Amino acid sequence: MSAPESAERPGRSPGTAVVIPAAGRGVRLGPGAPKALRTLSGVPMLVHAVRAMAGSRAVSLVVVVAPPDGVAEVRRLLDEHPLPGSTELLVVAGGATRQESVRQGLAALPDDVTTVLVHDAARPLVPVDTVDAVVAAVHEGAPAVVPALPLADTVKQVEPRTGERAGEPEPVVATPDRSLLRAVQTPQGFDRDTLLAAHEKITLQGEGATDDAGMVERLGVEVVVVPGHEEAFKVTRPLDLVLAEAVLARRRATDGF
Ligand SMILES: Nc1ccn([C@@H]2O[C@H](COP(=O)(O)OP(=O)(O)OP(=O)(O)O)[C@@H](O)[C@H]2O)c(=O)n1
Ligand SMILES: C[C@](O)(CO)[C@H](O)COP(=O)(O)O
Repeated sequence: MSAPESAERPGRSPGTAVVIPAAGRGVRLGPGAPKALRTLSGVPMLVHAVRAMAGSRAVSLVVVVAPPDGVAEVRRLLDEHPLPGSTELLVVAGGATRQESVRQGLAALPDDVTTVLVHDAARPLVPVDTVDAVVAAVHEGAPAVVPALPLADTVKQVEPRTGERAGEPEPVVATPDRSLLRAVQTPQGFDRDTLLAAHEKITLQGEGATDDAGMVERLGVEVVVVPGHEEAFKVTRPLDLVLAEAVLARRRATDGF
């Protein structure tokens, strides 16, 4: 018998899967284990991210994309931290770029999947409400959905100094209107066929895209934004680990976990 659907959350459906690219090294975080395997409050970052996705009742399958030489280790780690409920978990080998890793994850999806979320392992603390908002927007008909936040800083476009001129002050060439800009997070949600088309067609043009929605934009398909969340930040640099531990400590104090 299927679980009853709540009024607030989309119901678990066989058609919604998540691909979690987790094959990066985490160079900006500094020396150590691959970023997704580093721990936050004693639990690997990847496990936090998988739990966050499986916490959405809409998600029935999570495909983790592991470093090519780390598939067995990632499988073992995930087996040591079993998920409550019935979410299925696959682990596949990733590639040299995020784009390639996502592509490997997409290749592992069963035929009955119609909605695909792509979520960075490096965003371990995304709240389930954000996941549900993305899923709901796709289920309501948007082919591509990104969670995003307004910018806190003023942004400048510069003329980068590279090569022999690296390190010189960079001239500012423009100050974009901040009210028109958004900082984009994950999970990004897609109609499966749209995302597959983007990965098939845009890949031919090179590996330059830094997010999946950017590839869909290049197809000429509309991408829409839903509100993101401060706690969905990406663990990129060492200070982000401090922030992540603080968020977890606050959750333990207020929610008991
Ligand atoms: N070849 C790659 C590169 C990145 N990723 C994943 O893409 C997500 C976002 O990338 P980022 O935060 O840039 O991670 P890294 O590439 O690991 O970081 P860095 O650029 O500092 O090395 C991460 O979950 C990362 O594991 C991946 O699956 N395969
Ligand atoms: C996908 C992403 O997290 C959206 O903000 C971001 O583009 C990943 O970029 P990174 O340089 O690979 O961390």
